[in-house]
Amino acid sequence: MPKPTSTPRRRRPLKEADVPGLAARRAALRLLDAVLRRGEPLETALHAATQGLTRGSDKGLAHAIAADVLRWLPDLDALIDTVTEQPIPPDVKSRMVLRMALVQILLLETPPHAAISTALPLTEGGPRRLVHGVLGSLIRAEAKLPEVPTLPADVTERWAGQWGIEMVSVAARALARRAPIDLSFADAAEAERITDMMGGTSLMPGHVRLDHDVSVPDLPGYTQGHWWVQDISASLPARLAGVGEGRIALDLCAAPGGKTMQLASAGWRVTALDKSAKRLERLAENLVRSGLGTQVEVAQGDALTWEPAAPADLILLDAPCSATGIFRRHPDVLYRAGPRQIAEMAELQGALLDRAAAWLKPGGMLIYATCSLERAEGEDQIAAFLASHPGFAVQPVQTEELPAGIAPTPEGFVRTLPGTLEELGGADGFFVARLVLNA
Ligand SMILES: C[S@@+](CC[C@H](N)C(=O)[O-])C[C@H]1O[C@@H](n2cnc3c(N)ncnc32)[C@H](O)[C@@H]1O
Repeated sequence: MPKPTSTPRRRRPLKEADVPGLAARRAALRLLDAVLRRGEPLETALHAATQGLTRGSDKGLAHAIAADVLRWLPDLDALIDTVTEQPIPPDVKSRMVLRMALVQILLLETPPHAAISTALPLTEGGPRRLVHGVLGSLIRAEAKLPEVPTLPADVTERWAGQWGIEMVSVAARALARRAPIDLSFADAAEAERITDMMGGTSLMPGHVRLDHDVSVPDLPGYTQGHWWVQDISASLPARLAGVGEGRIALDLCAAPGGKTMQLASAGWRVTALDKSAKRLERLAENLVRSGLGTQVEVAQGDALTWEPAAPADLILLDAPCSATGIFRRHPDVLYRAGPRQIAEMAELQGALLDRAAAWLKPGGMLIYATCSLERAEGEDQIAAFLASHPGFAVQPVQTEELPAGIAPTPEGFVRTLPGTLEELGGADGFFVARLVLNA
């Protein structure tokens, strides 16, 4: 009798769900592609890249992998290059997969087998053996990252040229640390009352600084809208406006509304303008949460074409910019903001300043701010504005108006750099100028 032949069982192809954690890594790969290839901001790309991830922890992991790759990219590449005979081209998927796996092993405490098993499927027909070999060699050699990351060469050159090479070392140190969380309070007395309860420190009235790992929605006062998250540097432009006493302020680039809320809580009657309907939705939510909406009129429009109903006592122009000052929290700016983007932003800022200049009452105040570490978007911008608008003068910022550890520049501006308040956790890079229109 012939033996029954057993039909060979065909292996089911592995699905995404069969490899635990693969979907999160694939999302991280999409995020990095969005930032490095398409020039999108990491936060903007997050929603689309993590669609389909149901667990918050997977979204968090995808974001953490992508952000750490951006923080350490030159150092990750240097490690990879130590164990390959032929350099892997900079923009191929296998290099990105290697960077991601190394970040997990060296920084995020992912067990090497988990980092490798989720890396290999991502190569998709690419050089799996090469990826496996590079990771194996680096693990055996107990490869390590330096204590302080290396900034991209073009950023190093640009910042060293403007601020000196020491600034670049300090910026690199800042990139290695997690930035603290700063809160701005509508009511300074409330900040004083709950600083200790929150386990924070206060660097100015109405300010509380907390560790980077607190859960913001769980903090006291979140649902009541007593405060909002705002880096100490970002809180300075509106502070320099002083109390409003019912006077009229135009906040020309207002969303998501951190500075609008500061102005409203200081007694200004604010018109908050922004071009972006989506960002204005967040501003509206913030106004509801803080209960400050009654002092604010919200308008959607482009400040290059929009016109105010009446001249203002104060104009705050927190202008769109390269955002290089917020590289600690948003390391994608190190790769997205180059000379072209900076020049385009500087042109837009100049045009916005020109518009704003025509809307002030005589004696009115114009506060210009950018979260940029580029002089073209700060000092140079204001020098050009003053040269072409002789009716304006600098109203110098005084030391007493700033937190201890931040001093005005000799010109009377505020310029925060990566070394600002370093021993207290640092501060975002910002430029602020306060100008007055002669009466
Ligand atoms: C630096 S952000 C403002 C942050 C805001 N002031 C805060 O404190 O929350 C710059 C804003 O400018 C807006 N913007 C860019 N170009 C604009 C324009 N031409 N007119 C009005 N708003 C503009 C952007 O939509 C963005 O919300």
